[in-house]
Amino acid sequence: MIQTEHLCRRFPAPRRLRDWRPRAGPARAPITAVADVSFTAADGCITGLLGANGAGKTTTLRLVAGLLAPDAGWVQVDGLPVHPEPRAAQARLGVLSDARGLYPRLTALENIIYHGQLQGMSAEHAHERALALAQWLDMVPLLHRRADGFSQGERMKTALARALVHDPANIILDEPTNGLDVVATRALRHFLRELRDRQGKCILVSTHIMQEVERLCDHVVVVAQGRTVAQGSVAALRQATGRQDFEEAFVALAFEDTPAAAPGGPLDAGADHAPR
Ligand SMILES: Nc1ncnc2c1ncn2[C@@H]1O[C@H](COP(=O)(O)OP(=O)(O)OP(=O)(O)O)[C@@H](O)[C@H]1O
Repeated sequence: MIQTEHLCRRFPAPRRLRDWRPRAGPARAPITAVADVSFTAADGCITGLLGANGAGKTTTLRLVAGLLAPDAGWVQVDGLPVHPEPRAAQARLGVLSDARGLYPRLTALENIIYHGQLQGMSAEHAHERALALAQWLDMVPLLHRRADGFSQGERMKTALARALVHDPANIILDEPTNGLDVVATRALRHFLRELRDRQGKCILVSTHIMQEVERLCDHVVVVAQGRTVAQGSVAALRQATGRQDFEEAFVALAFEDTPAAAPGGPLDAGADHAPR
């Protein structure tokens, strides 16, 4: 289970722009990427972090993964605090980042094993697990090819196998279907549902694609301008906004003052998650 409470993260204004300012001018305000994000992603559930471009999804996932420190608020993974010392929580997390981050000179298998070893696995155990994941992800022919030159779908599968090699209970995926065709997207959805249903994993997916949320997510956390503005199932979001079309419901929640998302309303972002 992943829990976040009142997460906040700012970045300094870009240096080059600051250098252009006249010396006596006012200081440039920092950029607030995440202003106030709170949610719970439960086990055995696919939770979608849904927001427009620049809403703060990637920054939130980086905070959850312990790759960035928050300015305020906290994150816990299976009850373990992520900050200030993330290692114990990270051992329980598999992360598929937007950059995928494969080593191009290594084969797919080497990429996966190397990551397993970084997670404290023996080479033998990581190898065994890589072969099992490759079967499951239908990527056996890729294993001995260098990642250099992989297609988007091949990179995604390799990065996913790498993220899962240590069998983490919690999986976070940043825009996982970016650049995938319809067949690869469907295969990925099927795979994530299996992880949820057969293994009870906690899966947190960031996306701006409505169709993906409707087809995949059990619980949706709507983020706008760095804040959670609503959360609930797709059906609950539709019903509370009175919009049958989910895209319309999202626009109402993210860009309009919707009473349903107001404090105490049925989609109040603070209303349906527990622990403090
Ligand atoms: N390292 C950084 N330095 C400065 N600003 C940043 C940095 N990282 C993110 N931001 C800013 O914070 C805001 C949120 O960015 P973030 O990448 O989290 O959004 P996002 O919801 O993932 O967007 P997208 O869907 O376009 O990828 C943006 O305005 C972005 O420019």
